[in-house]
Amino acid sequence: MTPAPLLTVRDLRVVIGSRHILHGVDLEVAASGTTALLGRNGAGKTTTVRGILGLVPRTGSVLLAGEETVRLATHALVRRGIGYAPEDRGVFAALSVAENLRLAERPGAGEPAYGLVHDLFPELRRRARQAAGTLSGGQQQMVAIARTLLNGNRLIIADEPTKGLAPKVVTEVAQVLERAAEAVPVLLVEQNLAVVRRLARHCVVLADGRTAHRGLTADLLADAEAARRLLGVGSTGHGDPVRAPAGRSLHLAARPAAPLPEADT
Ligand SMILES: Nc1ncnc2c1ncn2[C@@H]1O[C@H](COP(=O)(O)OP(=O)(O)OP(=O)(O)O)[C@@H](O)[C@H]1O
Repeated sequence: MTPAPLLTVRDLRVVIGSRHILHGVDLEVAASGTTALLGRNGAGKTTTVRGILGLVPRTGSVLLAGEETVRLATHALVRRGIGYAPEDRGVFAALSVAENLRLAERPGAGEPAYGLVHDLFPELRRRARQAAGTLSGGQQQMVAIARTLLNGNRLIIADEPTKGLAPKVVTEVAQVLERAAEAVPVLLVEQNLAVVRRLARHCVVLADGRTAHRGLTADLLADAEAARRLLGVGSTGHGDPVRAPAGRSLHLAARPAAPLPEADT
């Protein structure tokens, strides 16, 4: 029997000012592993994440492990165990790596999971005293993900963690995310389909502020017509960087220097 989803979103709507941005998003985040949230630029992925987190006014239903959270404030959601690695990483440049991690400690959430974090990110232990602003983009991303793992969160939401990173670093971050998802389910907003293919068993595709597709990632990427229509890619072959003519679509940017490890399944 398939386990119940960890997160179930129904008819999520967001209006900012007079602008209707989400018109009814439905999605589930699986109780284990990674679920990808996909869609062309401007489809509403970040707004969906911000809606789930209560960072924008929203209506609809957001069930976390069966509990309705749509009327909760962000701080209450965080206390219920949602960790967020935002698109801009949210790292404090002037503070050390250790201080950045310490800021994420949550009183009352039990002992911070430094063992898990240092096991996943030995580099962060070595660089504990280094100012976070002097880290590479990939290392800063590791700090952002590490912070979500410290507090025994039930769900991690990572918004475009590989954006702007060099191919080799994309591979490193993908491996880190893969290990993180062994500990905690991940909702991953990601443009890099090689990463999505590798990490996410399930995916949800948004278009124009609505859910346009839900299903197995492998099925979507195997269907060239659906991938073109929903994601704007001309091919979903491994490492094939075909962009739609408009240049506003998802891309298969990971032609990693070292190939992403093959999936087990
Ligand atoms: N605060 C805001 N005020 C007005 N419009 C907004 C606001 N935030 C987002 N939008 C608009 O809503 C739409 C969806 O934006 P969103 O950032 O959620 O898309 P996205 O799928 O994450 O895109 P990208 O892949 O480019 O990050 C876009 O047209 C964007 O310009």
